[in-house]
Amino acid sequence: MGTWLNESPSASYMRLPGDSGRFQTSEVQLFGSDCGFSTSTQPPSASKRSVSNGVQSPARHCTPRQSIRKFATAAVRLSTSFRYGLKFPFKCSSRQIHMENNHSSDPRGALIVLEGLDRCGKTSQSSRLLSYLEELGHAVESWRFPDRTTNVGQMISSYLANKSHLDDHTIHLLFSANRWEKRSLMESKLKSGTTLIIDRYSYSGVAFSSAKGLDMEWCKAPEIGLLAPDLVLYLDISPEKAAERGGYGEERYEQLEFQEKVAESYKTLRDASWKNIDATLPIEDVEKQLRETVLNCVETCGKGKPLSGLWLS
Ligand SMILES: Nc1ncnc2c1ncn2[C@@H]1O[C@H](COP(=O)(O)OP(=O)(O)OP(=O)(O)O)[C@@H](O)[C@H]1O
Ligand SMILES: Cc1cn([C@H]2C[C@H](O)[C@@H](COP(=O)(O)O)O2)c(=O)[nH]c1=O
Repeated sequence: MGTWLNESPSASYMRLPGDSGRFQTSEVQLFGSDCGFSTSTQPPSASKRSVSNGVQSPARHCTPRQSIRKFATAAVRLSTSFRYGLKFPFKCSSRQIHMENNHSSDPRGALIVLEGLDRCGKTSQSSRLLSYLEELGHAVESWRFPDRTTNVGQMISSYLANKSHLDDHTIHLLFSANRWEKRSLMESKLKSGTTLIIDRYSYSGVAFSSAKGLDMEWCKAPEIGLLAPDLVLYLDISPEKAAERGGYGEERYEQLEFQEKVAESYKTLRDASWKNIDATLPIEDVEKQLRETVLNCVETCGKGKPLSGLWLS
């Protein structure tokens, strides 16, 4: 997946107090001219090179509909190879990522992901962790997905606000594209020593789309080769309790019945490496549960830990 999308200068978008992180459709220009995808089968590192060299694919200047179609074609090819056990079309394996980052003992920032149901408290905890790590003198940024500042992100935002309708597969691929457009920036931030605290990542993509009935392996396919987190923090809350929290119901997926299905999908996705956090406790106590684990992770990565790719093994 070669040249993906422009890097947004606002990639380190941070939700400030009073900012819901959700755009009004009227506030944004929905379709820009730089929303293209290239379906070339180069490894993600090639994508990084072509973006930083300013080399643009001719596919960049196409309509959103064309972009989605190209992205969908690439994803279907990928998913087909995946399903039938064919050779993975991208020359990209966990070993290769390890070798690309062959100064594997170089200190780097940590990739820390917060996951959970809507209104579980991810945004509150991201900003608390950001302050905590900053006060300890660490280089740290808080990111969120979807990143609604990009052209793709604006299409997603409109969909979530029920202002547009998209096929379930299409919106899934847009969420994935929204992560791919940030992948190279993510890698360079981490390698330069900045820790990233990310409010939702690939797991949200798979959990929410599979809760609609899409095949889980199909949902993972376009995510393969994104950077794997060093730590996944799952903020555990029941759908009923989350629904009692402020602002619930504003967006498309904030419905009790659907969130129950999402909770089931997360259960399937979770593995032993995830840290389960009781998100029903008061905000300060949730933060206390997170601090030590997060700090350990930052210190481990600061001593040198190779980057790896998501769902490659
Ligand atoms: N531990 C907590 N106890 C009670 N209320 C909380 C707690 N954590 C967050 N809240 C409140 O719940 C609401 C949702 O919190 P927050 O925005 O942090 O969740 P979120 O997981 O980022 O939500 P979304 O996924 O919908 O963006 C806010 O009103 C927040 O003040
Ligand atoms: C990243 C991602 C998110 N979603 C869903 C999850 C939430 O319902 C919304 C995002 O809302 P937030 O308040 O900005 O967290 O989108 C998804 O379905 N797929 C994804 O990849």
